[in-house]
Amino acid sequence: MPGMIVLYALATIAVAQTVFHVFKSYLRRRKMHPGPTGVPVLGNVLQVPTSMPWYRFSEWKEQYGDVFSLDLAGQPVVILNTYKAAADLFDRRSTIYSDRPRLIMASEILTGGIFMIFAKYGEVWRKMRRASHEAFNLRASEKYQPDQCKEAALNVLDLINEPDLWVDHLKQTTASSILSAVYAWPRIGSKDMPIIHRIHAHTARISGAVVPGAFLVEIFPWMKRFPTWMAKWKRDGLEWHEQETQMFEKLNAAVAEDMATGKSDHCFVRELVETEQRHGLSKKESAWLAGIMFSAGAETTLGTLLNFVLAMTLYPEVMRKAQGELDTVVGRERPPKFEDKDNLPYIRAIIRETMRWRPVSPLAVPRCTTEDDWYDGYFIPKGTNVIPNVWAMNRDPKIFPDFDEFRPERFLDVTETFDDVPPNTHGLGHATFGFGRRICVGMSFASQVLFIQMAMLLWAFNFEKPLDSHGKPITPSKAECIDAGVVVLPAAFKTNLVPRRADVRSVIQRELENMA
Ligand code: HEM
Repeated sequence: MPGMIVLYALATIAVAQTVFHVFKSYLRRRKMHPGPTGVPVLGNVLQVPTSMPWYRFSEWKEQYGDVFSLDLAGQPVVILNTYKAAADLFDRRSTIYSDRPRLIMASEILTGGIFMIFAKYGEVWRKMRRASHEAFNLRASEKYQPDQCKEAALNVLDLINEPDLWVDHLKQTTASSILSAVYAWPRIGSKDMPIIHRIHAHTARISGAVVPGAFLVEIFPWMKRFPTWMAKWKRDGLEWHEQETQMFEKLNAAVAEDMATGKSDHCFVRELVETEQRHGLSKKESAWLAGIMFSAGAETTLGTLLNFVLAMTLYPEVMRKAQGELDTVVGRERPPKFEDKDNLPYIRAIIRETMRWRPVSPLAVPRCTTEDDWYDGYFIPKGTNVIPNVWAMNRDPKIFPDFDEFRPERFLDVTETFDDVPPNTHGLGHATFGFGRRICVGMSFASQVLFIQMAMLLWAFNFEKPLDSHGKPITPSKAECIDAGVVVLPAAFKTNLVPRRADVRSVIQRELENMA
């Protein structure tokens, strides 16, 4: 009986809250950027697809303009569809556009508010940002280059041995690069797979919790107050948080033990242990900060490399032009190194084009306003979720008329040297790493991995379409993809990796001996 009374009281509060919110959002919406008309109470909820919403947002851009608004069951949302609008708000008004929306399950329950990507714009985030920026900024990332170069060379050998397992090897090599930078792990192999699966499952659980509609508590935040005996989802979430904390603390403790016995190599966790006092991070915060680097960096880098392989398979003329550049600048006596980068404008243009053509996070990570604001004569209230539609920005026909084509030349000037276009992209040529104060903190590290892996793969292999039973080439789909929550990967496709010359293996082996 007391349970019934509690439920009745909660239901009454819910109805009263809902009526109040509907009225408030109706008044507010009239001052906001125009957008699609929704239905009472739910607003536009039923019009926004739960999977791949960026396609619908891009259609609405054509109808309502570069910036439009939505009402998701009383939650005001603004969608930005151009580099200019994103730069105007996220870069130039960053004091009020750097917070993240409230994610009760993914951020508050599962990750205790200390998962940096989703963390609120406050002291914990600031400490984490400072510590990770110190370790992964442009200059600091250079110290990871020798390991990244060795990793890319070893990956070529793996691919020569098992070309059909190319996706697994790309997964392994991206995971290895990050784990060696974060925990000084030696190259991962089959013995490490249980922990790799565990960390992947960790990321998948958090990504799953972000999917709209996955948890009712996101729509009715008062449900968070339910006691754990009444709410299994909350009990499970809190238990999971404890388990994951133990896993990450154990990984950090292993580095600290190695440091104590003088065995530890340089890595991010070592820096964190050494600077703990200065950054004021607790043991738990340091453990989660290190853990997030894998969650944030592995799938995104892997997805970008998969899109690169897709592009090379679909656009053989681009592949051949890149190989021509590598053969002229690097030659066949040694594989490419980081020192070649300045002399390889076409390879650098390929990295940009891959990230522009198929952004692995087409909506980046949403922001939330911390104050009322006006933009272009329209109101953006405090607490609005602001979503950058990176997909539409990177395919803006005014900037990239042939946006669906993979054409690295768009990033070269008339003399075929590198060009920093277009404006409002931090000189990157795309918005795939995000914006302003919350721009990807691992972008320099990721760019290094992408450069050395792409250059090494193009130097070593041709990517060829496989043949069907009639001898006709099988062309992979350009459009199919898998929306894995936070990251979008291309749908599975086949390609044949064929070594460009018989001596690729011996040249790489010789290079690895020199590196040892
Ligand atoms: C190609 C690879 C990558 C892509 C496309 C990518 C993309 C992104 C994007 C879109 C954001 C959100 C930015 C925003 O809100 O404006 C982000 C944030 C973040 N990324 Fe990356 N990322 C990549 C690799 C990495 C790597 C390798 C690491 C770690 C070494 C990393 C660590 C992070 C962290 C910690 C954040 C949260 C930043 C914050 O909220 O302040 N990322 N990334």
